[in-house]
Order: sequence, then structure tokens, then C-alpha cells
Amino acid sequence: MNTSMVKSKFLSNPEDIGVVAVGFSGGQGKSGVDAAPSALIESGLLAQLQNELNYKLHGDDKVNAYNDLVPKEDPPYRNMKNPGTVSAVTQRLSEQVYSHAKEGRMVLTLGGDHSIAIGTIAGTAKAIRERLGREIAVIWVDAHADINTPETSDSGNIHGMPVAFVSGLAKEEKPEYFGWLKSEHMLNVNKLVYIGLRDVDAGEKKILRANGIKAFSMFDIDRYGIGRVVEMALAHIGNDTPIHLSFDVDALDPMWAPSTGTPVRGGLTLREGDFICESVHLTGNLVAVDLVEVNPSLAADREAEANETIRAGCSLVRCALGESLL
Ligand SMILES: NC(=[NH2+])NCCC[C@H](N)C(=O)O
Ligand SMILES: [Mn+2]
Ligand SMILES: [Mn+2]
Repeated sequence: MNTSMVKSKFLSNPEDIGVVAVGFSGGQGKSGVDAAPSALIESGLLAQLQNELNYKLHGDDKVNAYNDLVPKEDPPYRNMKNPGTVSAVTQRLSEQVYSHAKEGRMVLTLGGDHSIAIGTIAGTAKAIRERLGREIAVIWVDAHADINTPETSDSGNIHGMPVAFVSGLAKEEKPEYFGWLKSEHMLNVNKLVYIGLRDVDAGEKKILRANGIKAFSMFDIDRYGIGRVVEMALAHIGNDTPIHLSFDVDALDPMWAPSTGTPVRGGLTLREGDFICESVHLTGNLVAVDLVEVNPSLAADREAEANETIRAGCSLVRCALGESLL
């Protein structure tokens, strides 16, 4: 590792990264987001982590497609689209993430749409509870809150619901529809903090308010600047808490990350996104990172815009894992 890098104090093997490549798009309707992990890897992300940041990488270098888990029929249930598929994939993913986190490794998950955070957070939360007897905190960087319940969602897309499921705000008994989520998988909502919000549904605003969830919108970033916002976000979590960073590339302004399924103007600059990741790295508390919603096939000028988005995604991940400017 570089000397300037901070080793996470909650990892027994901080030089080791468990990589999980999740080629999955079933949490929303647009194809192409499943191609992101291979695009990120082909552009050199894992090679950089290995050769420049000197990490030891574990896990499969092939992208998981989870085709064996797709049921023959998957009708909507409680207004959710592809509920059986998303449930089965995130359950399997939770076990993959868990097995890396259990070994005391940092876990890097390359999505895929944001529904996969049901699996990544469930896996991290369970492993950290078992290994350290601790609850994790989640920093959710996104234009969206992704905290709809099946009933509040207008779209029925599960990538708009992962926070509700993994925090127990959306409940379901049936094991084939997320009933596999048990208390050991759960995230406490007072250990959750959002950064970058600017497109939050009316039902989600109610949920955020009713549960007193800490959220920093783009308004807060304009008002206080990214430096103070990150400071306040980290203060909310407390400086002795393992952190899972879930970064939706659509938190960035479409100027920096145009190739994504639900772009919203007025977002973070790439530098602000990198700054969040650098700051989280510097806490020494990071235990897991997700990068989601890169969709290389969604771009007006396909190649140039897709490449920009992939480059932005790689930059965010490298910053979270300790690349520094000097
Ligand atoms: N991960 C995302 N990009 N989520 C977008 C969600 C959009 C909208 N709030 C919905 O529930 O459908
Ligand atoms: Mn989003
Ligand atoms: Mn999201």
C-alpha cells in the first residue's frame, strides 16, 4: 500500500479487497447497466487497484450474471417489478459480500443497478455484527433516496426501494420476496446518511421525515460547501463506526456522468464526488464500497459519454480506496 493510505481499523486484512462484479439490471427497466462491471474492469480499474494502490484482490474476475437465479415467471408482487429475481440475486450477493467481509477484507461491489445494495448492505451488516459485534453505518451518495416502499413507489422499480428493505421500513415475510432478510442483515436508520439528494418522491420525503433520517441535499452542498457537508455527515455517524459507502453514479451531475438510467441535472461535480470518497477513506473506517448505475449503453454520443461515465466511476472508487492527489 502507499504510505499515504489509511488502513481501515475495522478490517483484519486491510490490504485485501474482495471484488464482486454484479452484472444485474433487474431492479429497473433499462438494459445495459449489467454491462458496467466489465466496462469498468476493461478500462483498467482492478489493474490500477492492484498495481498502483498495491491491493491484493480476491474473488472472481468474471462478472456474475446470476442467470441461474432468474425464475421462469416473475409476476409483479405488491407493485414490485421482477421481485423474485431481485430477491434471489440480492440474497446470493449478500452471501458473496458476507464471505469477503467475514475474512476482514474490504468489499468492492461493482453494479449493476442500485437494487443490489439490498445484498451488499445485508452482507456487510451481518459480517461486521459477527466479527466485531458492531452495527455498520451507510453513506448513501445519490440524486435519489431509494427509500420507497413497494406501496409508495410510482415506478415499481426495486432500485428505488433498497434502503426501505434493508432498514426494515418495507417488510415482507415471503422468503422468495426479500423475507430472507433477517435482523442480522439490517441497517439502523439512525446510522444512515444521504449526500447529494435532489430528486426525492413525495412518499419518500414523508418516510425521511417520519424516521428522522439525516440527509444532505444539493441545497445543503450549495449552502455549506462539500467540505462542511461531509464533516457533518461523518459527525452524524460518529468516528468509531464501520462505514459502507454506497455510491450511485447519478449523484454526479450528468455533465460528468451522463450514462446512467435516471440522470438528474444539478448534481455533484466529479471533484465533489471524489472529495466525498477521499474523505471517507481518510476516516479509516471504511469496510465496503458499492459503485452502481453506470450504464454504458445510455448515451447520446455513445462512446464519448460512456467513457466519461466509466472514467468518473473509476475515479470515485480509486479515491475511496486511498488514491490521493499528492
Ligand atoms: N437507483 C436509482 N437510480 N433510483 C432511481 C429511483 C427513481 C424513483 N424515485 C423510483 O423510485 O422509481
Ligand atoms: Mn440515483
Ligand atoms: Mn440509487
